[in-house]
Amino acid sequence: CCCPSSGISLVLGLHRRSCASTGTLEVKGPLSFWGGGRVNPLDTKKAEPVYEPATGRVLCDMVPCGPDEVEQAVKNAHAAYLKWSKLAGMERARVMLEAARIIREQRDEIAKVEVINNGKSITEARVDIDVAWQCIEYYAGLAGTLSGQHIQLPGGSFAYTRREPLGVCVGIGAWNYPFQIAAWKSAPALACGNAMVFKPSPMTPVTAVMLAEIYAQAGVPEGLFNVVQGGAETGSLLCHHPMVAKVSFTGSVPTGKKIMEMSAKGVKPVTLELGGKSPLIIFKDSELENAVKGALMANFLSQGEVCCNGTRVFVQREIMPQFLEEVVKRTKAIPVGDPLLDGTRMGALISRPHLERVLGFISEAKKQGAKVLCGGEPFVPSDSKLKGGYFMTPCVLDNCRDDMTCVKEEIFGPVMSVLPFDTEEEVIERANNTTFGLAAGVFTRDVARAHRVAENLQAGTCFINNYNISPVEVPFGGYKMSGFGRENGQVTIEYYSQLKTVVVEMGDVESLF
Ligand SMILES: NC(=O)C1=CN([C@@H]2O[C@H](COP(=O)(O)OP(=O)(O)OC[C@H]3O[C@@H](n4cnc5c(N)ncnc54)[C@H](O)[C@@H]3O)[C@@H](O)[C@H]2O)C=CC1
Ligand SMILES: C[N+](C)(C)CCCC(=O)O
Repeated sequence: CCCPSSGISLVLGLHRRSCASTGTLEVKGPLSFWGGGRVNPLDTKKAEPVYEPATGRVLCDMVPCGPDEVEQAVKNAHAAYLKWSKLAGMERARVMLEAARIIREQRDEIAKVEVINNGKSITEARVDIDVAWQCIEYYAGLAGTLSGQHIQLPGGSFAYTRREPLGVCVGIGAWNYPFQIAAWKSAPALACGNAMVFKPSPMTPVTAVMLAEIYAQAGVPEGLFNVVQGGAETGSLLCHHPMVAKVSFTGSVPTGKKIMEMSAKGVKPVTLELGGKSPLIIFKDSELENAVKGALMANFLSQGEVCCNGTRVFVQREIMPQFLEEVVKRTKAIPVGDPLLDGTRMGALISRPHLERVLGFISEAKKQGAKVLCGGEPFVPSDSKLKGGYFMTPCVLDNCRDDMTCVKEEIFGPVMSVLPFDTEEEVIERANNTTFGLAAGVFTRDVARAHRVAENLQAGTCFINNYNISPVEVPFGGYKMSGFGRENGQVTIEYYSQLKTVVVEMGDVESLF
């Protein structure tokens, strides 16, 4: 077998007929996890098939957790929280660093399973797993720094503040970055002394449980990080549960609104990482090759299934011909195919209905007057095992206008819409003319212009002369309907902890009565 750490597959309940390659992995073990181990589902009648996007075959079943199972997971989490929250930050850090180390060691194996369940290329999945362990390492580093403040009051009295955890936090994930999302939510939660119950997307249930096993192996108390499987029903049981203190969600705007409504009933704080329709602005003085590379990075990672993608590419009119020629040349050269091959740069979309939805956006764009410069077609790779996969060719749309559906709505596929502009003032207004505000980008050599544009763009992240890089030290989150709260960076500690003020009287009580 070519996989050095083949032992992990047995630990994780994954059975292979041969070394993990596309079309061969079998996932056998249960996918929910609490009480320190995988848990068999209660009601297998509700099982739903999970597909391997590259082949279209059924990879495994996902059995949703019902009320009793959610109850058990939350209770386990609460018991673990009581122990974990009493540890010093440095003690929690040590366990988290061990978890990060194990992920690093098993990185290639986890990346493979992620590819098989999600469809993205192995090159990208390896980066995703690296970002996951870096995130856990980063918050391990912050765990020991959590502290309060001492405030002197009159007469020798004083107050101090304690940064305390919230309790049981719920994480609800999307299917585009399954393992990374679980790490982005659990790392700050655990660093602050909370426990977590995580629900992955029903389409990508396979890797979250690997993270649960790794945390357990690293030595967290039993029940600290739990995985419950399921869709909307299971998610809503979690949001309504009275023992849940906080909900952190990644997904679509309509579901985000529901999460907020449900959490409001229990006055629970929420973090919402929602969709986007982000602008990327390319000025005529840009270094063109970098701008073109930036546009590809802004549109084609994970088959375009990325919330912060810069899908509205505004190009200053004077350089439009050169830009289009170069961007089309490079887009046509993207190798689409078997996502487990090192040479592949674009894999399969998440599901057949999603592929059809994305192709539907392209048909609609054509009807509304857009011109397809390349791609936008279903793609059938020559390898026979990939015939049933959900592939398409990456697409560049020209002749776009701001009022077209492809320019207004989140497509969540490899579709770039290119729009000409003339002036800085005009492009800022058009870029901001959306209900979303997750990210934005600007390419220019003019330093003053770059910062002025970044200041005026309504977005949670503005990239200057690059796009879609997201180091874990840097806060990530949205403006407007792209959500609120942040993930990554120091600030996220605020979203997973609360401040207690302790007021100490050193003299006598001066009563007004
Ligand atoms: N911002 C982002 O990163 C993402 C945006 N999307 C957008 O959303 C579209 C639909 O994708 P979906 O996976 O269906 O997104 P979704 O927002 O419906 O689902 C995301 C997560 O929320 C859970 N969920 C759904 N309904 C729920 C409810 N009522 N209560 C609690 N949890 C609930 C799902 O099971 C999943 O784990 C995509 O085509 C894309 O446009 C999807 C995934 C990620
Ligand atoms: C890793 N990055 C920045 C490309 C995307 C992360 C946000 C998402 O979940 O879509």
